[in-house]
Amino acid sequence: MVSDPQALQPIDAASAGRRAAMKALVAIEKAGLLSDDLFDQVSAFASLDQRDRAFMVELVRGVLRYRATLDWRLGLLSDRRIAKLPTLVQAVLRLGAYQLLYLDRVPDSAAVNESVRLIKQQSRRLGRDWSGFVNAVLRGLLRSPEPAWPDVVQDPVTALSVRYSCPAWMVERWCRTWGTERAEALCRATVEMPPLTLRVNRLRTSRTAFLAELAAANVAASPTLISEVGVQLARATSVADLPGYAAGHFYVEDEAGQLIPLLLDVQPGQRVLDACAAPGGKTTQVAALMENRGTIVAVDRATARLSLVMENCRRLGVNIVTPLMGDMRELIQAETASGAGRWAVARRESALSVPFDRILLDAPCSGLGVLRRHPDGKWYKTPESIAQHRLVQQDLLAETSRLLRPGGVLVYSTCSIEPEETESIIDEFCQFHCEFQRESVAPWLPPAGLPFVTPQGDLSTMANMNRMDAFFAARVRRSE
Ligand SMILES: C[S@@+](CC[C@H](N)C(=O)[O-])C[C@H]1O[C@@H](n2cnc3c(N)ncnc32)[C@H](O)[C@@H]1O
Repeated sequence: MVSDPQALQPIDAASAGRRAAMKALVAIEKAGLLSDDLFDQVSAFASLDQRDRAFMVELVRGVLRYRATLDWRLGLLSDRRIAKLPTLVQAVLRLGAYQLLYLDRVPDSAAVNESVRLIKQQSRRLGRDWSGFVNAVLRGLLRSPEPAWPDVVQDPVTALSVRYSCPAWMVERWCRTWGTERAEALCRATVEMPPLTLRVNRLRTSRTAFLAELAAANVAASPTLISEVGVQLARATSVADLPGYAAGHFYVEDEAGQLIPLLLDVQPGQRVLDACAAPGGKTTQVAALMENRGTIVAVDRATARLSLVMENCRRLGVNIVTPLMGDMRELIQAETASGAGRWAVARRESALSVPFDRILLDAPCSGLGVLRRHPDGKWYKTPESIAQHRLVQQDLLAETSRLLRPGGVLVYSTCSIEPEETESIIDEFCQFHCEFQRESVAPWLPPAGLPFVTPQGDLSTMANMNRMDAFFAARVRRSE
């Protein structure tokens, strides 16, 4: 595991990063989620420099990605159940094990010694010294050969859960829905590092020109195979330092996400509603497809996230977006109530009062299709959260569809492929709203996207987990 000793130097010295990672893991465990600003808060509190912060983030995300696997390996060497240990001890053991098993550039001795030192410093807080225990378990891990994985045929749920670090309920659900082989592909995807993918902003440049700009700056990149406006970088890097960032030449977005706006078939001059818009990835792509002509009303209920939409619009040169803050359902109900009153004719036109040619409903969802980007989600999402999201999705679809003009098109999308949040939402919607017909998305995809069209005519990128996130999208049209 030991590589170039010079490269190791800064990491060996990174005890501040380890300590901050321990604190972050304990905070996540307490809160039950990784909040957007946790890394900022912890690094400000610990006065971390850039390098230590990056190390902390890598450690925390790594532990979250591999938590079940780490616990299984540690559990084989401990006489106590890992889940029953004090949270601080769990955090330090997982951090140590993650460095030993997955971080080649950290010397084994540093991983063990720093973990022992870290837990010793917590003795007063814990009411006892756990350093002997941590030392014994981590040294055991270092000495013991890799154990045989549990057998997939005999017990697929345990086997996939341990091997790909997924909660048992999720594995059980995927095995039941898709069968063991596809469930394994889904589980494997959660431990893969996603590529860094950019969408070229066609309002400012072309993909060919942008690739040349990257090449001139010695940034290795290649065109994406399915999206015709995507670029994949060979290595992760700080996005703001890439050429063309300030000039708005690109937006960071997975290839699957780049396919969704195409399904709207927008035209310059149209009136479009983006019902759940923040942070604006799809809004800004729709604007580019409209050649920055027409109107997009971008709604989101989160104020801070809605300001991101406008920030992104500014950077990318999009100037046809009207932001509207609020819960889409309440906004529509208020609109309908005011429209039904006796002063309706005289009332002031609102952003929602004229029907839309196109509506995008990129609905809030369980996000189980993007766990490789948000590994913390493996541990705080529950089966109940899928059911809760379904109710909101049904409501949002029923409400927003009322704003579509006859002959208009609505695209419903999620970054989840769970049937309850995807095709069954559309099946049920079409069943109870016979003025809407489901249409195939095939005509609007680039040729390389056609293999991802389902028998119902929807888009599902699950079959290609290795390169793209798992997204779902369906298209419905309102009768003339
Ligand atoms: C999947 S994200 C949208 C991503 C966005 N379309 C993009 O491509 O960048 C879902 C968004 O819906 C917003 N949201 C959730 N429930 C909402 C509601 N009832 N009304 C309006 N926005 C909502 C969330 O704040 C979140 O920003």
